[in-house]
Amino acid sequence: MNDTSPAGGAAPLDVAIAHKDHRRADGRPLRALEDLRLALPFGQAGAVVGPSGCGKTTLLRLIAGLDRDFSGHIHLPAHGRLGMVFQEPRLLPWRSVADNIRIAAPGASEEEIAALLAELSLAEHAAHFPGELSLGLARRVSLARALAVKPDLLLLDEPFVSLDAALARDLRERIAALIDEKRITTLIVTHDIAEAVALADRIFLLSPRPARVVETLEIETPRKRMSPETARALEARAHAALTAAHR
Ligand SMILES: Nc1ncnc2c1ncn2[C@@H]1O[C@H](COP(=O)(O)OP(=O)(O)OP(=O)(O)O)[C@@H](O)[C@H]1O
Repeated sequence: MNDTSPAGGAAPLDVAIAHKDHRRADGRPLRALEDLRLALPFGQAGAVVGPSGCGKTTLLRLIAGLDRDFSGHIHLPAHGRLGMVFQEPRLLPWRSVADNIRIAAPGASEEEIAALLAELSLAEHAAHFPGELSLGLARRVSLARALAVKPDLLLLDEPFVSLDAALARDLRERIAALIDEKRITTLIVTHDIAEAVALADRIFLLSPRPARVVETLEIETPRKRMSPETARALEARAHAALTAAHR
């Protein structure tokens, strides 16, 4: 039994999954998530961090409503409108950058689309086709497309994976600025503790599979306001909690 519904108003993202099973090739169940609870206040950024294969993508797919076969409940912020950035940008290859955004967000005006393209330094690529873009640019287009729907919840699945260090940093700074400016409730899935510390107001540390939240770190001075010492201390604490959960 499950319940995935928008909660309305300035409601938090509220997730309580009793269990989620996949099916193995031989038909036996594979428990991916068990007693996983997390709450993210409206307008905040949360990062879900956990070891490889623990169930992070499974969790994101449940929250996105792409998989409804689970036991528990998921209450989405406000009207439950979602913007999602997948690991693979999934742009329509035969449509321009601007058209990819128009198609995903038919309610967005041309001015709004132009503003988003400018905000993500994509204006000069508006007429390009996805095949002409580097992975870093394609991720930015995918982010613009997700923002164009004016989401109540923005979901980012490993947004920095396969980017080189400079591009990852550029994208991380852009996402941090967007979080601060737009105050969109945002959930980022990552296996990288430093990224989580650089972006989030709350970090949810997951156990190995079946995943549950072993610790939630609340960050008092998130993003640019955080000192390097605080960042290092938080990273060390997160490492320790993840290592302890492995035993
Ligand atoms: N559709 C599926 N059918 C069967 N098993 C699945 C399915 N999707 C995921 N799994 C299994 O569930 C477990 C969790 O997978 P998931 O992709 O959610 O983990 P993850 O934390 O996102 O991994 P990674 O960090 O490697 O991306 C893994 O053991 C995976 O093999």
